[in-house]
Amino acid sequence: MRRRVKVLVPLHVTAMWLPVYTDNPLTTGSIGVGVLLKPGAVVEVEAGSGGRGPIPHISAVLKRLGLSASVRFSAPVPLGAGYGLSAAYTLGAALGASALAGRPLIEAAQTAHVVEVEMGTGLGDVIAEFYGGGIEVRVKPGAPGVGVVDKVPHPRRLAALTHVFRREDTSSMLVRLRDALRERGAKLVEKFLEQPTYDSFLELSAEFSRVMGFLTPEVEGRIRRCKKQMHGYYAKKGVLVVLLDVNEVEEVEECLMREGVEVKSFGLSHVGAVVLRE
Ligand SMILES: Nc1ncnc2c1ncn2[C@@H]1O[C@H](COP(=O)(O)OP(=O)(O)OP(=O)(O)O)[C@@H](O)[C@H]1O
Ligand SMILES: CC(C)(CO)[C@@H](O)C(=O)[O-]
Repeated sequence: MRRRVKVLVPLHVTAMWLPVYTDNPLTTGSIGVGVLLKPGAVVEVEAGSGGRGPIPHISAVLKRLGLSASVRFSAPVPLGAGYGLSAAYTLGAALGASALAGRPLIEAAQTAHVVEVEMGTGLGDVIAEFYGGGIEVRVKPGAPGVGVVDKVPHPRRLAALTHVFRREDTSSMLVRLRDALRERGAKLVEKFLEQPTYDSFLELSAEFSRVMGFLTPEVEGRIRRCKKQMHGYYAKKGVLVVLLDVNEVEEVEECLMREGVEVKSFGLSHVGAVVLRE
């Protein structure tokens, strides 16, 4: 039996989402659209025990799977900002432990989704990170194998710059925005699903971010001098995401730096989580 695997999981910054709650966590999820970023989380899983990790999700997912493992985590971004990192760590640990035990990965992914839903930290992040897709569209809510994910065609050589401007707990954010998501957010998501193109993604995601109060005049003001080479931008919770051509990354990065906006640069991940045998 393999003793050690490395799981690479893309980050997911949702751009628009409509929560769909049911009495079953497998069918609970969100419809909407988001961007998958690489490099993402790296989760190293070894046979053994001691898999607690930085979030309570890890022992919960291993317990549900009836597996024990020793798990190490790293990521280029912080927890709690809006990169879907709790989902990435939970999915990575579940996939790694299941791969070591020779169990089906879809069962691991579904269990990670259930844990995210029950902890109140994610609805659509696990399915997005499991399947990948660059700019993914969740057309049917739920866990991997239950929900359905489509993709938005986008320009070649697309890159993303991100900036963290604050942190907020997902579960309290979902409660705080419940009415806004159900009313104005739902209309924007529906409009996007009628015409799921890159241009409407850029336009509606920015509008959604403004309606939810993530993209404030203060944040937009700070990047206004560097907007010329950007395709567009949106914000989710405390993360600002700028989409642009790979060739423009350096110049925009320097411009934002001059404005005091520190950014990280990412590629879009077309693949979902990958389990590598060591
Ligand atoms: N330093 C930290 N800052 C914020 N959350 C932390 C930190 N360390 C551990 N946590 C835990 O990480 C989890 C963060 O989950 P949360 O869903 O809010 O963020 P995320 O997954 O990084 O982003 P997203 O909003 O995209 O899901 C919570 O369970 C929280 O208790
Ligand atoms: C609920 C959520 C916004 C938390 O990151 C995300 O899981 C999503 O898009 O469903």
